[in-house]
Amino acid sequence: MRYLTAGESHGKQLTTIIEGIPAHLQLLAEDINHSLIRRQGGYGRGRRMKIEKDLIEITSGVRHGSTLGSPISLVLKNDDYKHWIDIMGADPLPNDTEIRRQVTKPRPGHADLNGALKYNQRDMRNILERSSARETAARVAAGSVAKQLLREIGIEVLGFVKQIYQVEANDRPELTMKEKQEISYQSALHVIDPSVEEDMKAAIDQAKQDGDSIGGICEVHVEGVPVGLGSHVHFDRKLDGKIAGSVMSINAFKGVEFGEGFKVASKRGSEVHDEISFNEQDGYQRESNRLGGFEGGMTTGMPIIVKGVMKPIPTLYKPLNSVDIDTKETFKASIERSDSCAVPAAAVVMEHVVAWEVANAILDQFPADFMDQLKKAVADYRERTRLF
Ligand SMILES: Cc1cc2nc3c(=O)[nH]c(=O)nc-3n(C[C@H](O)[C@H](O)[C@H](O)COP(=O)(O)O)c2cc1C
Ligand SMILES: C=C(O[C@@H]1CC(C(=O)O)=C[C@@H](OP(=O)(O)O)[C@H]1O)C(=O)O
Repeated sequence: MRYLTAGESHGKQLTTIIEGIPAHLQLLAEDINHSLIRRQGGYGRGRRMKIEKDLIEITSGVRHGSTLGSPISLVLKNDDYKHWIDIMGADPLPNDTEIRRQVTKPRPGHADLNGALKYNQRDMRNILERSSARETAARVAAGSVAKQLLREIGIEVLGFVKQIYQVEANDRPELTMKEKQEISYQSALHVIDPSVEEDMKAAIDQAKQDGDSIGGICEVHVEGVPVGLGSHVHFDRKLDGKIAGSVMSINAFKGVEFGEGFKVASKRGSEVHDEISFNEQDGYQRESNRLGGFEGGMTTGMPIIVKGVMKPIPTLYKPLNSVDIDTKETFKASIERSDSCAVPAAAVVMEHVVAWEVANAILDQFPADFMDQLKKAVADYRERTRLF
Protein backbone atom coordinates (compact mmCIF):
# COMPACT_ATOMS: atom_id res chain seq x y z
CA MET A 1 0.00 0.00 0.00
CA ARG A 2 1.26 3.47 -0.76
CA TYR A 3 0.02 7.03 -1.02
CA LEU A 4 1.01 10.37 -2.43
CA THR A 5 -0.15 13.82 -1.42
CA ALA A 6 -0.10 16.94 -3.57
CA GLY A 7 -1.09 20.53 -2.99
CA GLU A 8 0.19 23.89 -1.78
CA SER A 9 -1.02 25.48 1.44
CA HIS A 10 -2.79 28.37 -0.33
CA GLY A 11 -3.31 26.53 -3.61
CA LYS A 12 -6.61 25.30 -4.95
CA GLN A 13 -6.78 21.94 -3.20
CA LEU A 14 -4.99 19.05 -1.54
CA THR A 15 -5.11 15.67 -3.24
CA THR A 16 -4.39 12.27 -1.72
CA ILE A 17 -4.08 9.14 -3.86
CA ILE A 18 -4.00 5.80 -2.09
CA GLU A 19 -3.14 2.56 -3.84
CA GLY A 20 -3.45 -0.92 -2.37
CA ILE A 21 -6.59 -0.78 -0.20
CA PRO A 22 -8.49 -4.10 -0.51
CA ALA A 23 -11.91 -4.26 -2.15
CA HIS A 24 -15.06 -4.20 0.01
CA LEU A 25 -13.84 -1.89 2.76
CA GLN A 26 -16.79 0.20 3.92
CA LEU A 27 -15.67 3.81 3.43
CA LEU A 28 -17.73 6.97 3.82
CA ALA A 29 -16.58 10.56 3.38
CA GLU A 30 -18.06 11.31 6.80
CA ASP A 31 -15.62 8.90 8.49
CA ILE A 32 -12.68 10.72 6.91
CA ASN A 33 -14.23 14.08 7.75
CA HIS A 34 -14.46 13.12 11.41
CA SER A 35 -10.66 12.78 11.44
CA LEU A 36 -10.15 16.00 9.48
CA ILE A 37 -12.37 18.00 11.79
CA ARG A 38 -10.45 16.70 14.81
CA ARG A 39 -7.15 17.79 13.18
CA GLN A 40 -8.48 21.19 12.28
CA GLY A 41 -9.61 21.91 15.81
CA GLY A 42 -7.64 22.05 18.99
CA TYR A 43 -6.90 25.02 21.22
CA GLY A 44 -4.07 27.31 20.13
CA ARG A 45 -4.55 27.48 16.40
CA GLY A 46 -4.48 30.70 14.39
CA ARG A 47 -6.95 32.50 12.11
CA ARG A 48 -6.40 30.24 9.09
CA MET A 49 -8.34 27.43 10.72
CA LYS A 50 -11.41 29.68 10.97
CA ILE A 51 -11.33 30.11 7.18
CA GLU A 52 -11.11 26.42 6.25
CA LYS A 53 -13.85 23.79 6.39
CA ASP A 54 -11.93 20.57 5.94
CA LEU A 55 -14.39 18.28 4.17
CA ILE A 56 -13.25 15.62 1.74
CA GLU A 57 -14.66 14.58 -1.59
CA ILE A 58 -13.98 10.98 -2.65
CA THR A 59 -13.39 11.19 -6.41
CA SER A 60 -12.40 7.61 -7.26
CA GLY A 61 -11.98 4.07 -5.95
CA VAL A 62 -15.27 3.89 -4.02
CA ARG A 63 -18.80 3.02 -5.16
CA HIS A 64 -21.85 3.13 -2.90
CA GLY A 65 -19.72 3.32 0.24
CA SER A 66 -17.47 0.37 -0.60
CA THR A 67 -13.92 0.30 -1.99
CA LEU A 68 -13.25 -1.25 -5.42
CA GLY A 69 -9.59 -2.22 -4.92
CA SER A 70 -8.58 0.53 -7.36
CA PRO A 71 -6.71 3.73 -6.39
CA ILE A 72 -8.72 5.97 -4.07
CA SER A 73 -8.43 9.68 -4.63
CA LEU A 74 -9.48 12.22 -2.05
CA VAL A 75 -9.82 15.93 -2.69
CA LEU A 76 -9.82 18.65 -0.06
CA LYS A 77 -10.50 22.22 -1.24
CA ASN A 78 -8.64 25.15 0.34
CA ASP A 79 -11.26 27.80 1.11
CA ASP A 80 -8.43 30.33 1.57
CA TYR A 81 -7.50 29.90 -2.13
CA LYS A 82 -10.02 32.54 -3.16
CA HIS A 83 -7.83 35.14 -1.40
CA TRP A 84 -4.70 33.88 -3.19
CA ILE A 85 -5.76 33.20 -6.79
CA ASP A 86 -3.47 35.86 -8.34
CA ILE A 87 -0.51 34.76 -6.20
CA MET A 88 -0.98 31.00 -6.46
CA GLY A 89 -2.41 30.45 -9.97
CA ALA A 90 -0.63 27.94 -12.25
CA ASP A 91 -0.85 30.09 -15.41
CA PRO A 92 1.93 32.59 -16.24
CA LEU A 93 1.17 36.15 -15.18
CA PRO A 94 0.65 38.77 -17.93
CA ASN A 95 3.98 40.55 -18.62
CA ASP A 96 3.15 43.82 -16.92
CA THR A 97 1.79 42.27 -13.72
CA GLU A 98 3.85 42.90 -10.65
CA ILE A 99 4.33 39.71 -8.60
CA ARG A 100 3.15 40.86 -5.23
CA ARG A 101 4.23 39.70 -1.80
CA GLN A 102 7.45 37.93 -2.73
CA VAL A 103 8.86 36.30 0.38
CA THR A 104 12.52 37.20 0.90
CA LYS A 105 12.69 37.00 4.70
CA PRO A 106 13.37 33.46 5.96
CA ARG A 107 11.97 32.41 9.33
CA PRO A 108 14.35 30.63 11.70
CA GLY A 109 12.93 27.16 12.36
CA HIS A 110 10.96 26.90 9.10
CA ALA A 111 12.06 25.41 5.75
CA ASP A 112 12.34 28.82 4.04
CA LEU A 113 16.10 29.39 3.77
CA ASN A 114 17.27 25.80 3.26
CA GLY A 115 14.61 25.21 0.61
CA ALA A 116 15.35 28.50 -1.18
CA LEU A 117 19.08 27.70 -1.39
CA LYS A 118 18.51 24.11 -2.49
CA TYR A 119 15.84 24.79 -5.14
CA ASN A 120 17.27 28.14 -6.28
CA GLN A 121 14.04 29.96 -5.41
CA ARG A 122 14.43 33.65 -4.62
CA ASP A 123 10.71 33.86 -3.75
CA MET A 124 10.51 31.69 -0.67
CA ARG A 125 6.76 31.33 -1.13
CA ASN A 126 7.79 28.55 -3.54
CA ILE A 127 9.16 26.69 -0.51
CA LEU A 128 6.80 27.58 2.30
CA GLU A 129 3.68 26.65 0.36
CA ARG A 130 4.67 22.99 0.40
CA SER A 131 6.57 22.88 3.71
CA SER A 132 3.44 24.17 5.45
CA ALA A 133 1.69 21.71 7.72
CA ARG A 134 -1.43 22.23 5.63
CA GLU A 135 -0.18 19.04 3.95
CA THR A 136 -0.89 17.10 7.14
CA ALA A 137 -4.61 17.31 6.30
CA ALA A 138 -3.91 15.11 3.26
CA ARG A 139 -1.93 12.68 5.43
CA VAL A 140 -4.76 12.50 7.95
CA ALA A 141 -7.16 11.68 5.10
CA ALA A 142 -4.94 8.74 4.08
CA GLY A 143 -4.54 7.64 7.70
CA SER A 144 -8.26 7.69 8.30
CA VAL A 145 -8.74 5.16 5.47
CA ALA A 146 -6.07 3.04 7.17
CA LYS A 147 -7.95 3.40 10.47
CA GLN A 148 -11.16 2.13 8.85
CA LEU A 149 -9.28 -0.94 7.64
CA LEU A 150 -7.69 -1.56 11.05
CA ARG A 151 -11.03 -1.24 12.81
CA GLU A 152 -12.43 -4.07 10.66
CA ILE A 153 -9.76 -6.41 12.06
CA GLY A 154 -10.09 -5.29 15.67
CA ILE A 155 -7.30 -2.70 15.88
CA GLU A 156 -8.01 0.77 17.32
CA VAL A 157 -5.67 3.77 17.25
CA LEU A 158 -5.80 6.99 19.27
CA GLY A 159 -3.51 10.01 19.41
CA PHE A 160 -3.78 12.46 22.30
CA VAL A 161 -1.82 15.22 24.00
CA LYS A 162 0.54 14.18 26.78
CA GLN A 163 2.25 17.49 27.47
CA ILE A 164 2.05 21.13 26.40
CA TYR A 165 5.04 23.26 27.34
CA GLN A 166 5.60 22.46 31.03
CA VAL A 167 2.11 21.09 31.76
CA GLU A 168 2.10 17.30 31.76
CA ALA A 169 -1.07 15.17 31.72
CA ASN A 170 -1.36 12.08 33.93
CA ASP A 171 -1.36 8.61 32.41
CA ARG A 172 -4.79 6.97 32.68
CA PRO A 173 -4.05 3.20 32.59
CA GLU A 174 -7.51 2.47 34.02
CA LEU A 175 -9.30 3.73 30.89
CA THR A 176 -10.44 1.49 28.04
CA MET A 177 -9.66 2.54 24.46
CA LYS A 178 -13.29 3.55 23.99
CA GLU A 179 -13.20 5.77 27.08
CA LYS A 180 -9.92 7.38 25.99
CA GLN A 181 -11.40 8.07 22.55
CA GLU A 182 -14.58 9.58 23.99
CA ILE A 183 -12.72 11.85 26.42
CA SER A 184 -10.14 13.09 23.92
CA TYR A 185 -12.72 13.69 21.17
CA GLN A 186 -14.59 15.99 23.58
CA SER A 187 -11.48 17.85 24.70
CA ALA A 188 -10.32 21.10 23.06
CA LEU A 189 -6.79 20.11 24.11
CA HIS A 190 -7.20 16.52 22.86
CA VAL A 191 -6.20 15.13 26.26
CA ILE A 192 -7.41 12.00 28.05
CA ASP A 193 -6.82 13.75 31.40
CA PRO A 194 -9.18 16.75 31.51
CA SER A 195 -7.77 17.87 34.89
CA VAL A 196 -4.87 19.60 33.08
CA GLU A 197 -6.92 21.40 30.43
CA GLU A 198 -7.13 24.76 32.18
CA ASP A 199 -3.36 24.83 32.87
CA MET A 200 -2.64 23.93 29.25
CA LYS A 201 -4.97 26.65 27.97
CA ALA A 202 -3.31 29.16 30.31
CA ALA A 203 0.14 28.20 28.99
CA ILE A 204 -1.02 28.66 25.39
CA ASP A 205 -2.75 31.98 26.18
CA GLN A 206 0.36 33.26 27.92
CA ALA A 207 2.62 32.28 25.00
CA LYS A 208 0.24 33.97 22.57
CA GLN A 209 0.09 37.11 24.68
CA ASP A 210 3.89 37.20 24.74
CA GLY A 211 4.03 36.82 20.93
CA ASP A 212 5.69 33.46 21.42
CA SER A 213 4.89 29.81 20.67
CA ILE A 214 5.08 26.51 22.57
CA GLY A 215 5.36 22.81 21.73
CA GLY A 216 4.80 19.60 23.63
CA ILE A 217 4.43 15.84 23.48
CA CYS A 218 1.84 13.72 21.62
CA GLU A 219 1.17 10.08 22.45
CA VAL A 220 -0.39 7.35 20.32
CA HIS A 221 -1.84 4.04 21.54
CA VAL A 222 -2.60 1.17 19.16
CA GLU A 223 -4.64 -1.63 20.73
CA GLY A 224 -5.66 -5.05 19.39
CA VAL A 225 -2.40 -5.50 17.46
CA PRO A 226 -1.46 -9.10 16.56
CA VAL A 227 1.99 -10.31 17.62
CA GLY A 228 4.71 -10.32 14.95
CA LEU A 229 3.87 -7.35 12.68
CA GLY A 230 7.06 -6.07 11.06
CA SER A 231 10.20 -8.21 10.93
CA HIS A 232 13.64 -8.64 12.51
CA VAL A 233 15.20 -9.96 9.27
CA HIS A 234 16.11 -6.69 7.60
CA PHE A 235 16.53 -3.11 8.86
CA ASP A 236 13.94 -1.62 6.56
CA ARG A 237 11.26 -4.12 7.60
CA LYS A 238 11.39 -3.20 11.31
CA LEU A 239 7.99 -1.70 12.09
CA ASP A 240 9.17 0.42 15.03
CA GLY A 241 11.71 1.99 12.65
CA LYS A 242 9.02 2.72 10.08
CA ILE A 243 6.74 4.26 12.68
CA ALA A 244 9.59 6.36 14.07
CA GLY A 245 10.45 7.64 10.58
CA SER A 246 6.85 8.50 9.89
CA VAL A 247 6.39 10.34 13.18
CA MET A 248 9.63 12.27 12.66
CA SER A 249 8.39 13.33 9.24
CA ILE A 250 5.50 15.29 10.77
CA ASN A 251 6.22 19.02 10.59
CA ALA A 252 8.00 20.29 13.72
CA PHE A 253 8.57 16.85 15.31
CA LYS A 254 12.03 16.49 16.85
CA GLY A 255 11.98 13.13 18.67
CA VAL A 256 10.21 9.79 19.04
CA GLU A 257 10.18 7.21 21.82
CA PHE A 258 8.52 3.83 22.38
CA GLY A 259 7.29 2.83 25.83
CA GLU A 260 9.61 4.20 28.50
CA GLY A 261 11.90 5.43 25.71
CA PHE A 262 14.74 7.68 26.88
CA LYS A 263 14.08 6.79 30.54
CA VAL A 264 15.52 3.27 30.03
CA ALA A 265 19.00 4.81 29.77
CA SER A 266 19.12 5.14 33.55
CA LYS A 267 17.49 1.78 34.40
CA ARG A 268 18.71 -1.80 34.64
CA GLY A 269 17.60 -4.62 32.33
CA SER A 270 15.53 -6.24 35.08
CA GLU A 271 13.54 -2.99 35.35
CA VAL A 272 13.02 -2.61 31.61
CA HIS A 273 12.19 -5.92 29.89
CA ASP A 274 8.66 -7.26 29.86
CA GLU A 275 8.34 -10.71 31.44
CA ILE A 276 6.61 -13.49 29.49
CA SER A 277 3.79 -15.74 30.75
CA PHE A 278 1.29 -18.13 29.13
CA ASN A 279 -2.36 -19.03 29.69
CA GLU A 280 -4.59 -21.34 27.62
CA GLN A 281 -7.21 -18.70 26.88
CA ASP A 282 -5.03 -15.80 25.73
CA GLY A 283 -1.76 -17.51 24.77
CA TYR A 284 1.52 -15.67 25.45
CA GLN A 285 1.22 -12.60 27.62
CA ARG A 286 3.48 -9.82 28.95
CA GLU A 287 3.37 -8.76 32.58
CA SER A 288 4.21 -5.17 31.63
CA ASN A 289 4.64 -3.04 28.50
CA ARG A 290 7.69 -0.95 29.23
CA LEU A 291 9.08 -1.42 25.72
CA GLY A 292 5.93 0.02 24.14
CA GLY A 293 4.91 -3.09 22.20
CA PHE A 294 8.09 -3.84 20.21
CA GLU A 295 10.95 -6.34 20.33
CA GLY A 296 13.13 -7.09 17.30
CA GLY A 297 11.23 -4.66 15.09
CA MET A 298 8.09 -6.77 15.61
CA THR A 299 4.98 -6.20 17.68
CA THR A 300 4.76 -8.17 20.93
CA GLY A 301 0.95 -8.17 20.89
CA MET A 302 0.85 -5.57 23.67
CA PRO A 303 -0.45 -2.10 22.77
CA ILE A 304 1.94 0.04 20.75
CA ILE A 305 2.78 3.08 22.89
CA VAL A 306 4.68 5.79 21.04
CA LYS A 307 5.39 9.41 21.87
CA GLY A 308 6.55 12.25 19.64
CA VAL A 309 7.88 15.63 20.70
CA MET A 310 6.89 18.76 18.81
CA LYS A 311 9.03 21.89 18.91
CA PRO A 312 7.38 25.31 19.33
CA ILE A 313 5.93 26.79 16.11
CA PRO A 314 8.64 28.74 14.20
CA THR A 315 6.56 31.72 13.01
CA LEU A 316 6.64 34.14 15.93
CA TYR A 317 4.92 37.46 16.56
CA LYS A 318 7.98 38.19 18.71
CA PRO A 319 10.47 37.80 15.90
CA LEU A 320 13.98 36.40 15.94
CA ASN A 321 16.89 37.79 13.94
CA SER A 322 17.14 36.75 10.32
CA VAL A 323 18.58 38.11 7.07
CA ASP A 324 16.66 39.43 4.05
CA ILE A 325 18.03 37.50 1.05
CA ASP A 326 17.63 40.55 -1.25
CA THR A 327 19.22 43.25 0.92
CA LYS A 328 21.37 40.93 3.09
CA GLU A 329 20.33 43.11 6.01
CA THR A 330 19.31 41.79 9.39
CA PHE A 331 15.61 42.25 10.08
CA LYS A 332 13.06 41.42 12.71
CA ALA A 333 10.05 40.01 10.89
CA SER A 334 6.48 41.05 11.53
CA ILE A 335 3.92 38.42 10.62
CA GLU A 336 0.29 38.27 9.61
CA ARG A 337 -0.93 35.16 11.37
CA SER A 338 0.25 31.87 12.83
CA ASP A 339 -0.68 29.13 15.26
CA SER A 340 0.70 29.65 18.80
CA CYS A 341 0.48 25.96 19.64
CA ALA A 342 -0.50 23.13 17.30
CA VAL A 343 0.21 20.18 19.60
CA PRO A 344 -3.49 19.14 19.83
CA ALA A 345 -3.75 19.11 16.02
CA ALA A 346 -0.42 17.31 15.75
CA ALA A 347 -1.67 14.53 18.06
CA VAL A 348 -4.36 13.78 15.48
CA VAL A 349 -1.78 13.85 12.69
CA MET A 350 0.45 11.47 14.63
CA GLU A 351 -2.47 9.09 15.23
CA HIS A 352 -3.06 8.90 11.50
CA VAL A 353 0.54 8.43 10.38
CA VAL A 354 0.98 5.63 12.92
CA ALA A 355 -2.30 4.04 11.76
CA TRP A 356 -0.99 4.13 8.21
CA GLU A 357 2.22 2.29 9.12
CA VAL A 358 0.38 -0.39 11.10
CA ALA A 359 -2.14 -0.93 8.29
CA ASN A 360 0.70 -1.12 5.80
CA ALA A 361 2.41 -3.79 7.91
CA ILE A 362 -0.86 -5.75 7.98
CA LEU A 363 -1.20 -5.59 4.21
CA ASP A 364 2.46 -6.61 3.76
CA GLN A 365 1.88 -9.70 5.84
CA PHE A 366 -1.55 -11.01 4.86
CA PRO A 367 -3.34 -11.69 1.57
CA ALA A 368 -5.73 -8.81 1.08
CA ASP A 369 -7.35 -8.47 -2.33
CA PHE A 370 -10.67 -8.13 -0.53
CA MET A 371 -11.66 -7.58 3.08
CA ASP A 372 -13.06 -11.04 3.91
CA GLN A 373 -9.83 -12.64 2.70
CA LEU A 374 -7.83 -10.31 4.95
CA LYS A 375 -10.12 -10.85 7.95
CA LYS A 376 -9.89 -14.62 7.67
CA ALA A 377 -6.10 -14.56 7.29
CA VAL A 378 -5.69 -12.34 10.36
CA ALA A 379 -8.12 -14.46 12.43
CA ASP A 380 -6.29 -17.69 11.47
CA TYR A 381 -2.95 -16.12 12.33
CA ARG A 382 -4.19 -14.88 15.70
CA GLU A 383 -5.42 -18.40 16.48
CA ARG A 384 -2.16 -20.06 15.40
CA THR A 385 -0.01 -17.74 17.49
CA ARG A 386 -2.34 -18.11 20.50
CA LEU A 387 -1.98 -21.90 20.50
CA PHE A 388 1.73 -21.95 19.59
C1 LIG B 1 -0.58 20.87 12.76
C2 LIG B 1 0.61 21.76 12.57
C3 LIG B 1 0.41 23.15 12.45
C4 LIG B 1 1.51 23.99 12.26
N1 LIG B 1 1.27 25.34 12.18
C5 LIG B 1 2.33 26.18 11.98
C6 LIG B 1 2.13 27.60 11.90
O1 LIG B 1 1.02 28.11 11.99
N2 LIG B 1 3.22 28.37 11.70
C7 LIG B 1 4.48 27.84 11.58
O2 LIG B 1 5.43 28.57 11.40
N3 LIG B 1 4.69 26.51 11.66
C8 LIG B 1 3.66 25.66 11.86
N4 LIG B 1 3.88 24.31 11.96
C9 LIG B 1 5.27 23.81 11.92
C10 LIG B 1 5.95 23.95 10.55
O3 LIG B 1 5.15 23.42 9.52
C11 LIG B 1 7.33 23.28 10.57
O4 LIG B 1 8.07 23.74 11.66
C12 LIG B 1 8.08 23.58 9.27
O5 LIG B 1 7.46 22.89 8.20
C13 LIG B 1 9.57 23.20 9.29
O6 LIG B 1 9.76 21.82 9.42
P1 LIG B 1 10.46 21.17 10.72
O7 LIG B 1 10.00 21.95 11.90
O8 LIG B 1 9.96 19.76 10.73
O9 LIG B 1 11.93 21.26 10.55
C14 LIG B 1 2.83 23.45 12.19
C15 LIG B 1 3.00 22.07 12.31
C16 LIG B 1 1.92 21.22 12.51
C17 LIG B 1 2.14 19.74 12.66
C1 LIG C 1 -3.20 25.49 7.12
C2 LIG C 1 -2.85 24.74 8.15
O1 LIG C 1 -1.82 25.02 8.99
C3 LIG C 1 -0.93 26.03 8.65
C4 LIG C 1 0.44 25.47 8.88
C5 LIG C 1 1.48 26.52 8.75
C6 LIG C 1 2.87 26.08 8.62
O2 LIG C 1 3.72 26.95 8.38
O3 LIG C 1 3.15 24.89 8.81
C7 LIG C 1 1.14 27.87 8.78
C8 LIG C 1 -0.24 28.35 8.93
O4 LIG C 1 -0.78 28.67 7.66
P1 LIG C 1 -1.14 30.17 7.22
O5 LIG C 1 0.18 30.81 6.96
O6 LIG C 1 -1.99 30.05 6.01
O7 LIG C 1 -1.86 30.79 8.38
C9 LIG C 1 -1.15 27.28 9.49
O8 LIG C 1 -2.48 27.68 9.45
C10 LIG C 1 -3.55 23.50 8.48
O9 LIG C 1 -3.11 22.86 9.46
O10 LIG C 1 -4.52 23.14 7.80
